[in-house]
Amino acid sequence: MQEEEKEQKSPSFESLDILISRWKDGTFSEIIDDWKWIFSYSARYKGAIAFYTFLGIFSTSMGLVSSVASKYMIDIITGHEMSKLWVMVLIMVGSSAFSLLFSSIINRISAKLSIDINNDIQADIFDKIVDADWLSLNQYSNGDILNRFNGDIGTVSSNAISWLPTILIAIYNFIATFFVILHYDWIMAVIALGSAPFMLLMSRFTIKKQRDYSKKVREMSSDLTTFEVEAFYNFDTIKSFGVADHYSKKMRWWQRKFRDISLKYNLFTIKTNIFLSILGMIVQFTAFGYCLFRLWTNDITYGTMTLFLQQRSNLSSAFNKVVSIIPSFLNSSVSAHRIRELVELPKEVHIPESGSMDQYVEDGFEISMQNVNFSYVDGAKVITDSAFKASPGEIVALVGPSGEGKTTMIRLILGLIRPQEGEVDMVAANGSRIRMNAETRHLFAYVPQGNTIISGTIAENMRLVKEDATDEEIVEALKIACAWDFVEKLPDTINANLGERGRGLSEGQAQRIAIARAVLRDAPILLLDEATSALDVTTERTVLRNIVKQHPNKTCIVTTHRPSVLNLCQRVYRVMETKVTELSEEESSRMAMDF
Ligand SMILES: Nc1ncnc2c1ncn2[C@@H]1O[C@H](COP(=O)(O)OP(=O)(O)OP(=O)(O)O)[C@@H](O)[C@H]1O
Repeated sequence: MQEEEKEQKSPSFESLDILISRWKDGTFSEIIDDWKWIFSYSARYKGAIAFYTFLGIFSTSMGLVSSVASKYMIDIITGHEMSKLWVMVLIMVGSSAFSLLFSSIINRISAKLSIDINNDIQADIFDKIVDADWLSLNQYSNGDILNRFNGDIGTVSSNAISWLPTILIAIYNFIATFFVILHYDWIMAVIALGSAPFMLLMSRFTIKKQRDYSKKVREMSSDLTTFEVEAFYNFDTIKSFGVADHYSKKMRWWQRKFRDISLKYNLFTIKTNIFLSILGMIVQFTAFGYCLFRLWTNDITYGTMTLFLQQRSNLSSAFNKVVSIIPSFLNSSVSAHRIRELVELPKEVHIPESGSMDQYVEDGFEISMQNVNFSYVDGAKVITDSAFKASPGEIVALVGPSGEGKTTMIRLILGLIRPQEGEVDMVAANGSRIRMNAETRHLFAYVPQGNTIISGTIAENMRLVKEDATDEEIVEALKIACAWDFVEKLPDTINANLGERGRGLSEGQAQRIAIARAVLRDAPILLLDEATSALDVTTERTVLRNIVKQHPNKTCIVTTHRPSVLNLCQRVYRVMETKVTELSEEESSRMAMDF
């Protein structure tokens, strides 16, 4: 009990304070969980980590052997014992060469392990993000996700492997060096340890500063990446509104913020270094003075003096390493926590029985919604008590004012979001039904709003949804989407290169390629969300007619603001004031006439 009290009263340092305060407020267990998570990755490489540690300890030992050997060599030379000289030279050169070889192997192994673990975590996280629940993931900005994906994973992977070996090697180095010095002279060992208490006190400030700094930088880089992603993504808008100046200023504002924080930290580092250097110099001169005195009194040889001085600096660098492990331990846990937030997002719902629906593809599927209530955020209903139906062979339209919930309906049908109440089902010709989920999505072809063309050739864009599609199939799909007319005229036809977001194509052309891609997928259900908005009326109607002709049992659901499409539709639903209402034939023909 007394022992415990003594321990608590002994001078603590910041990292310990952080750990204790976290223990008290319950976040200590979070740090443990974060590190357990990191170890779940490092554990895959435990053999390599053990080898790495062994090599490190061996190489440190070789370094010590080499220093002791150099002491004897100096003594041999100053004592003119030429006969022993060659043995000592051999030992010294041999152990130095071993030490160099091992440290190079360690360097190589640690680089390889760090890359492997980085790749492992990134690949896992990528899969988890792709399989995360849409609504939960929607709360994170792209910049924030990118930052966690690159920055935080980098921090974790660089420490995940090295943390344990580094601390073991440093502790071994520290103890071994201390005992080598102690073996020759205990006073020298005490002098060599002289700076340790000051270093411990210093760490109280440095660790806190470093933590604050890295926390600030990490938050800032998440915001900055979001700003950059948005700026580069909306380049045209920025230019056309003539707000490039505003963005330039904002960019510079970010740079200044980074500069201020970096320089503030830099000043702190300089001050710390000055203090530590003076401390180091005091210890060094004391050790040097003591060595000279012992040499003067003939108590030690030149060789012992060299060994002392060399090992003294080795001891303080080993000590520094042990102390500096703690902040990187804490930093890694902060990063691991940020990554785990993404990993632990709820997963999408997968209903394995959905596979049984594949056998009914030929006859098509009915989409059926009953008593659906949905809101993105509590208390703000987007869809209330609504029903909807689309049968095979039908084109069904969702119309209504902007922002009333048409895209939300599409997301519900795709099973990207799930209603808080009610059912959204897929019904086969034999009556079997299944709730929409991630596993039913392969039965859909979806053309979302906006430009979805990726950089690469037209064929690559098309094969995104059907890897083994032949050139003929691609051309056929392009014909159905009325895109072949212009693709045919391109110098490389389907192998023509497109820039990011279809740079090089008009908006209407990009839309037709996106529709062709959905056609190529040849899924029984086709969802077009404002996918024909940039087409002229004649092309729009031709595209829709072609699609129905291609597969008579296809279920097509289109959202549109264009009444011209409506007289091609068998059913029209209006989404307005949170209600989805089926329009009578009269109402929809009246609406169609509006054009
Ligand atoms: N990710 C989201 N998180 C929270 N609310 C959302 C989200 N997406 C849409 N909403 C809200 O849901 C409502 C319906 O949006 P939705 O995109 O479905 O409308 P829409 O009818 O497709 O509009 P438009 O015709 O302009 O495309 C809007 O009030 C919108 O603010």
